[in-house]
Amino acid sequence: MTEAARTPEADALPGIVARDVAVTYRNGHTALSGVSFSIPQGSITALVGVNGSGKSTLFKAIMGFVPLASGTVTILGQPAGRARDRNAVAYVPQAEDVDWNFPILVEDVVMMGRYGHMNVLRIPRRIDREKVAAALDRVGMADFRKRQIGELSGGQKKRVFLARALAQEGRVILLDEPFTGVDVTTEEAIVSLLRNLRAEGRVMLVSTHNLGSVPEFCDRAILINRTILAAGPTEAVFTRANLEIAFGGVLRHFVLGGTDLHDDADQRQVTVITDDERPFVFYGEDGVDGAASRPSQGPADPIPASRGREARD
Ligand SMILES: Nc1ncnc2c1ncn2[C@@H]1O[C@H](COP(=O)(O)OP(=O)(O)OP(=O)(O)O)[C@@H](O)[C@H]1O
Repeated sequence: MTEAARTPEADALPGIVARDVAVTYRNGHTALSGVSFSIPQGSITALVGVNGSGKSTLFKAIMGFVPLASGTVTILGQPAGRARDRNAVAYVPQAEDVDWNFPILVEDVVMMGRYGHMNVLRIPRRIDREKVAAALDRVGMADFRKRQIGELSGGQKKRVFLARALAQEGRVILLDEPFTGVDVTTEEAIVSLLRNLRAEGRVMLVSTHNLGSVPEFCDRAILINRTILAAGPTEAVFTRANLEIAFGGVLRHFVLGGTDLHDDADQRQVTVITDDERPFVFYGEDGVDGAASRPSQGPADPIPASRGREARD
């Protein structure tokens, strides 16, 4: 299905709905409370917040890896547990959450995505092998299938875990910091893949510190800090004011204007907002005053992320 084939009706189908979710770890720390949001099918949502704001905890809550102290999560209109039992939810963990010393071949990692489709003996059938091969092909890792996962680069490992999610055929894919430690080419390949998956009507929730990439490929965004600070379409959520609330003192914030930027009387300024990965850049006359600088609005349009990177370097 192409992007153009998406219908408003498809967009309106519920993807992930959280209602008043709270998570308290066993040590008594409440990492999330009062978390409510709704994201539709056929969408990519960025999950953005400072270190320790609860992004991974939210993924773990959706995956059922940590119990909810209160609230509910529904996935594709079903209770989360039932959707998980039906293999509807695939999870691409943060690199740090994986034991890379575990001796396992790339194709076996991807085959793990098929476990939910197999019987208890977990003997792969032809269809499982075909799905694994197709998934590896789709992420450009077919030639690496007989390699040990631990021997791969960070970006290659990410692709393999994406392939595992594809082999699982989940309609909901959770990606915990998929761009950390990957080069620009791999990031672009991942973004392109996510766009294709969106066009297929899947739901993706992507945690990232690459603020500059978010307006490029995420149609929605959630700002989080132990609770939801803002959630909705990216252009409404990704404002300078909201980002300052989400990142507070940890946000780096540069403004270039006047003779630093121009050798004429041009009044426009560049505002760079970053939590130290790919920055978010506002460019325009109101870039400096904090007034509703929205990514998609006229003179305050952000410089595309690739130019944003140049601005930082
Ligand atoms: N197993 C655990 N037991 C107790 N507290 C935990 C546990 N895991 C995480 N936390 C705490 O919960 C809070 C949220 O952590 P979480 O890993 O969800 O944040 P995050 O937004 O994913 O951070 P980062 O951007 O650094 O990955 C932090 O204060 C963290 O110390």
